[in-house]
Amino acid sequence: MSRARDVAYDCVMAVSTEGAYANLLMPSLLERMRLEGRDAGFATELAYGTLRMRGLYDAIVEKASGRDPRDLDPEVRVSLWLGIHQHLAMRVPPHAAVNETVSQVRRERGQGASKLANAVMRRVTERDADAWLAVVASGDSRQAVATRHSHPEWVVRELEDALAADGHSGEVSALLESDNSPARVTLVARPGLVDREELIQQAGGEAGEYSPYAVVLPGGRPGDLEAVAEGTAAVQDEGSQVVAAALAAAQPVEPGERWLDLCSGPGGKAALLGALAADGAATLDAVELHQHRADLVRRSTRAVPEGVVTIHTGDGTTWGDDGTYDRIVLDAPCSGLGALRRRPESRWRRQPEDLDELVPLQKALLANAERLLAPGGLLAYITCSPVLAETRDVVAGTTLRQLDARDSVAAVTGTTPRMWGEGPHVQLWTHIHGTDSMFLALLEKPGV
Ligand SMILES: C[S@@+](CC[C@H](N)C(=O)[O-])C[C@H]1O[C@@H](n2cnc3c(N)ncnc32)[C@H](O)[C@@H]1O
Repeated sequence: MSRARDVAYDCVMAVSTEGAYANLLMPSLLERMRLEGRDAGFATELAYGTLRMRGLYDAIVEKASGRDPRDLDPEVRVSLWLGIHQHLAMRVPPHAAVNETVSQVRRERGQGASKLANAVMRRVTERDADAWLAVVASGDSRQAVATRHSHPEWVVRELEDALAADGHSGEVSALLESDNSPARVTLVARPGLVDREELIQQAGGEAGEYSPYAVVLPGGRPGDLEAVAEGTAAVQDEGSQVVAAALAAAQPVEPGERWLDLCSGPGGKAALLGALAADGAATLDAVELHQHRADLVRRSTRAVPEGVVTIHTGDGTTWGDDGTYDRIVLDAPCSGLGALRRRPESRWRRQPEDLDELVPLQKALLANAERLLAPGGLLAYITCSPVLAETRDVVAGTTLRQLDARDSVAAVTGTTPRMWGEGPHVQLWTHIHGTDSMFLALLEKPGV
């Protein structure tokens, strides 16, 4: 496992000191070191788990060393995080967690630093996880909850507010815990392009609980599946499938309808909506600000019948002509605080000030979408964030009429509207639905 530990170390160092993204970097590190099977699994769990839990591990390092972890050399701090994760979360025997950590620090920073690592790791391994939580995160204060579940305090506050507004006060710990469990791999069987039952046979998975297109995989490498290689299926969160399909289900599709995806990169929803548009003889324009992401939309929609999807590179705050579209999906750039389980480092990278840029952008995109809607047209405002400033507050500022999105979600999922909260919007929750915490509001432009 020592090469696996080295890979995890390289990944955590690059992510925490050079701004790398774990999910982009890890596959190339595994390939370079030719790690497969159990070794690859160990390296990935060690790196991703450490990146998620580093807030808690800093609190433990501080207690065990008597020093502010930010004052330690990054190599030492990262090695200690990795050592603590092995001890507390991976059932690595204490002597191995200590020895591996000390050797790592000796290699990276020399003998002196390794003595410090040795002393700290010995103290760390004197307690198990519960005992450490009792020391560094006891009580119910927001700070204790944030430390226990390893989230920044401001994120906990935003999530508490969003839960309370949605009738789920007191559930923040369950939500934070769900952010610390990796998402199951879920595929979308794009309707009309591949049959879901056939995909289940091919992939060995099972039908998803909510989306009629979802296939949940037991694990494995989805990229190896023929349907994924062809683009008739793809990895997509089940919540994303449901909220996108809800726009199509909101009312019967008339042939010739014009649909728009105003923020389409990398194209997951555009491909699902493109498949549904093809089925209803509608067309879809997909707009994306960045050229490289517009290229991803092209790739994502490659299996949709030709002529249905047209891709445009442009700024969604100004793009397009008045009153052109019958249905618009605005899957707005957002903080992503509803999808923290997918990107282990993102909770630490996001800052509260990000909302100061995102919210005005979301409002400008919504204002333009409103202009682009034809009278009687429908708009789905979607975020993978439950933060109130990015969801309800943005929607509250529009003159469009808010429909009861629960009806469409119930139609897509074969459930009852009452299951989806108080309405009129729908807020999915990771700890309740097992999906990303997606927000959906359905808005209608008054007819002539
Ligand atoms: C949440 S993502 C959309 C995800 C996409 N709908 C999917 O399901 O794959 C938001 C996208 O909006 C793009 N974006 C940001 N600002 C934009 C703007 N002013 N106009 C159009 N697209 C923008 C981002 O580059 C990003 O690709």
